[in-house]
Amino acid sequence: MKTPEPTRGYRWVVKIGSSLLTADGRGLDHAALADWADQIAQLRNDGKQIVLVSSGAVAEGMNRLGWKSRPSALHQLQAAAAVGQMGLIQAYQDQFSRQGLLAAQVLLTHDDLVDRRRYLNARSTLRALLALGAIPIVNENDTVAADEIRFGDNDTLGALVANLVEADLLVILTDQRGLFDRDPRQHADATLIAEAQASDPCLQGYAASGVGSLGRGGMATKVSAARRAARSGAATIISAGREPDVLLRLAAGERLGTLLRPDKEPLAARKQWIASQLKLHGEVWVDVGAANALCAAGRSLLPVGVTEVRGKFARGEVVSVRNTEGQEIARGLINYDAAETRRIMRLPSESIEPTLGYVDEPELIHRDNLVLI
Ligand SMILES: Nc1ncnc2c1ncn2[C@@H]1O[C@H](COP(=O)(O)OP(=O)(O)O)[C@@H](O)[C@H]1O
Ligand SMILES: N[C@@H](CCC(=O)OP(=O)(O)O)C(=O)O
Repeated sequence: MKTPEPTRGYRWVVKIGSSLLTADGRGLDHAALADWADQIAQLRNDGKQIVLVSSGAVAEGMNRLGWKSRPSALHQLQAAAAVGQMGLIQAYQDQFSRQGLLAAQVLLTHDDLVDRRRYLNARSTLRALLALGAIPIVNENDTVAADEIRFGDNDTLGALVANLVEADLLVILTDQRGLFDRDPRQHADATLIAEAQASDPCLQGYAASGVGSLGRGGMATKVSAARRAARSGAATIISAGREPDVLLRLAAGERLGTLLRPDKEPLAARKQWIASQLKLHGEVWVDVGAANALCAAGRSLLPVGVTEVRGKFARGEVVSVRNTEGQEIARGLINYDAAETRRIMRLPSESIEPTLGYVDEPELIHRDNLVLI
């Protein structure tokens, strides 16, 4: 685990959500955007490295196109994002240039983070931008992202970027003061959660439902984002973006909003990449003994423990490992393709060679390539 007071860490990812950036659906709130840019510039001058993950492309595109309501057709959303992303990045560059800082546009799709080579490439580029003193401004590449493999909300993207740059802290700015025990829009007596462990299973229950009119994910995706960010050792703070000087006050050590702490040792970079994939090609279901061997004893997955294979996958792809109830317990890089796995499941490893005519590895998924969920 990293520094006990996460706001002291020097590398932050700051995510600004649609609900905050847009003035009640009437395009970007330029005054608010200028204020966050000033705060970020000050943090930069104080020696912090900041990556900004900013929503707002669709909302700004709708404004520029004169659309009153959010379209539901994907191609229209993508067209609006293409128009709006221009305005978004232009607005940030205008504000950062007042402070003598360069903004850099980084548009990512899910595929950029699934493919190991592209993942490493994105990582090097972000690191290079930070080393150059620029402020990377990340958004999903909405114009090309297909529906079934979209991040969709920028909370998930923010967490994956926090993993990518090994941030100390993910700050999620939104239209509420933080995570409450119930949706404060529906329940006036909801209580703010000041601090919790990111992996606390109660958190998802608090965030069960409710999204603002412009946002995509609501609190549920923010809680999941905190769990993802914790994989690389980052803490997450969910806080009100409209709170005056919110970023500067957090940096000064003031407690604002909800702090979700990482409670496990950070995963190695390669395992973070394995864990970060949102859509997997296949699943292997395992029996109780195999589930225990993985979860309690930290062992590799052997073919003998597999009871069912679902989907189509190639050797070397990431698959999901599920227990007898179908719950995902792990994921990892598999050593045999789906057809081979179907033939060797339930068999001891000595039977791989007689069954397939060859043996690559005795394990189906080696523990070095396996991440518990
Ligand atoms: N337990 C909760 N605590 C706080 N907000 C919640 C909770 N459950 C649901 N919400 C809703 O989540 C909304 C914020 O999410 P969202 O609209 O996606 O914002 P953003 O665009 O900033 O990501 C809040 O306006 C609130 O109505
Ligand atoms: N990529 C989209 C943002 C998606 C979105 O609204 O996410 P969020 O702010 O997390 O609710 C855009 O720029 O419009």
